[in-house]
Amino acid sequence: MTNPVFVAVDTADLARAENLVRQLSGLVGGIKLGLQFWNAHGPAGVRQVRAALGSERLFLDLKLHDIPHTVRGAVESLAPLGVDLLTVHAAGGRDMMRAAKDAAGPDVQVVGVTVLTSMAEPDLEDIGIDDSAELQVARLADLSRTAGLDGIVCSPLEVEQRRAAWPDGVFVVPGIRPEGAAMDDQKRAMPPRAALEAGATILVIGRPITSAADPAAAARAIAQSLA
Ligand SMILES: O=c1ccn([C@@H]2O[C@H](COP(=O)(O)O)[C@@H](O)[C@H]2O)c(=O)[nH]1
Repeated sequence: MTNPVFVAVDTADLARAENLVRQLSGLVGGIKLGLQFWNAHGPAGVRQVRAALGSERLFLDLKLHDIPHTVRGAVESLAPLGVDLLTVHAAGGRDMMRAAKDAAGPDVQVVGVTVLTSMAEPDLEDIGIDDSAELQVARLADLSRTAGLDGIVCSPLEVEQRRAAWPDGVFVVPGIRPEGAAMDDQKRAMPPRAALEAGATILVIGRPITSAADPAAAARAIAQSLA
């Protein structure tokens, strides 16, 4: 089995990011860089992390969300970085997602963020959505699929049903918490094995690994729980 664990390296400290990447080399399937790292170090930082990678895949999680023309240009600007996976917000709509995938080409997987795993139903109500998270994820997953994306980002609670509706989709699943781990700001979460069994393609795990006293040991324990 390909290692499904992508570690979220959320830091503004470039040396720490490189150090984590080296410590975790061979223990995870991919490295995810997000907004904190990007805003601090941009393309040069991504290139530096890339140079520290072994066989791990690189996921740049910028959650693009703008008009189609702007998102197309943003994705074109990312092409020289050679990342394997990118995110856009599915709520940006069909035309925006089509533009993103068209600009990314076949070698870069583009996935649509549905409902953030930090949100539960009351948070959806706050932004005018009276449907359940499950229903809103289903709606945005269908939109992502018909717009030509490769898959979606959703919580482990929705992945089983979404996988049934999109068997060859890429399901990127954050909100992963080993038994007993702190939830932090995650509201729709599950342990790694349960999420994988439910149909996740990629398990995004940040703090349970990166904040551990020994990140490599934490990653090894998670890998063992999946074996
Ligand atoms: O719905 C979403 C989309 C993205 N994320 C990102 O995943 C990681 C999770 O980190 P943890 O430390 O394991 O909570 C983080 O980079 C988020 O930006 C998400 O959590 N939920």
